[in-house]
Amino acid sequence: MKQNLSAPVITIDGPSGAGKGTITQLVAKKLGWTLLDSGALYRLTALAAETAGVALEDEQRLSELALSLDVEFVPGDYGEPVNVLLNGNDVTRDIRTETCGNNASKVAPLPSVRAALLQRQRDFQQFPGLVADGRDMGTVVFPDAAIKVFMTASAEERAERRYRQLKDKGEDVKIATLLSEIRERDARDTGRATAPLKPADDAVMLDTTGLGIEEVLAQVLKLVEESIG
Ligand SMILES: Nc1ncnc2c1ncn2[C@@H]1O[C@H](COP(=O)(O)OP(=O)(O)O)[C@@H](O)[C@H]1O
Ligand SMILES: Nc1ccn([C@@H]2O[C@H](COP(=O)(O)OP(=O)(O)O)[C@@H](O)[C@H]2O)c(=O)n1
Repeated sequence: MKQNLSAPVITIDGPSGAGKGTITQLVAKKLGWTLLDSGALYRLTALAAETAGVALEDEQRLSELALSLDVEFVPGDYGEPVNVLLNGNDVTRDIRTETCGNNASKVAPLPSVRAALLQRQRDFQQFPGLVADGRDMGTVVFPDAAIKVFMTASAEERAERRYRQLKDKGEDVKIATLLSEIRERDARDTGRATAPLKPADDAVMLDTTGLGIEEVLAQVLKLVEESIG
């Protein structure tokens, strides 16, 4: 019998606002597994570029930045999200703005930026297991993952979720603007040539429109139970 010597991986891919980050954190906590927020690496690359005055089209310098990112993910206290340090500075809030997310989706199509971040992401695969969220976790980064979820929701519901999330953080945002940004980001993420946003052939589709966080969590944990036990 073939023995699998690598730690199991659950991938959660999907568009912005589908609930990937929320569910990934809850599943990782429930299982006691490591978490990879791959989008944070693209956001950090965009932020590092802004700080260094590097243009978002300068593939050569962006890939050098991506390769040499000095990043630390510091797990928060019980139930708190991970804090992110870039060059020793706490950038947890800075990388979560809509501007940073949009800039991240502009550096993400560049093949050498993606190549520069690949091994860094694969290094997160550790025992007892990994829950990884992003756009290409199941298709490119962890093609052998034990469970692959492709999480979606209507663009209107995702914009509404994002609106509430940003309002809670005190950001002044308009729902119509968020909806058009989400649509633009969806188009950039699905339309790019390298590692586009799409479900892996063996992914389970999970449409979360109209579902609450607890309902989505229960569905993912059911998949885990059925597949890993
Ligand atoms: N199923 C859900 N129902 C309602 N709100 C949700 C659901 N899943 C996530 N949210 C909320 O939507 C916002 C965006 O979720 P997030 O996990 O950041 O999405 P993603 O990582 O896919 O961009 C968060 O404020 C989160 O609490
Ligand atoms: N694995 C990944 C993760 C993110 N990204 C890019 O990075 C951007 C920000 O990702 P994110 O997951 O933090 O964004 P949200 O879904 O939280 O809005 C996305 O719009 C993608 O363009 C990617 O290309 N591949």
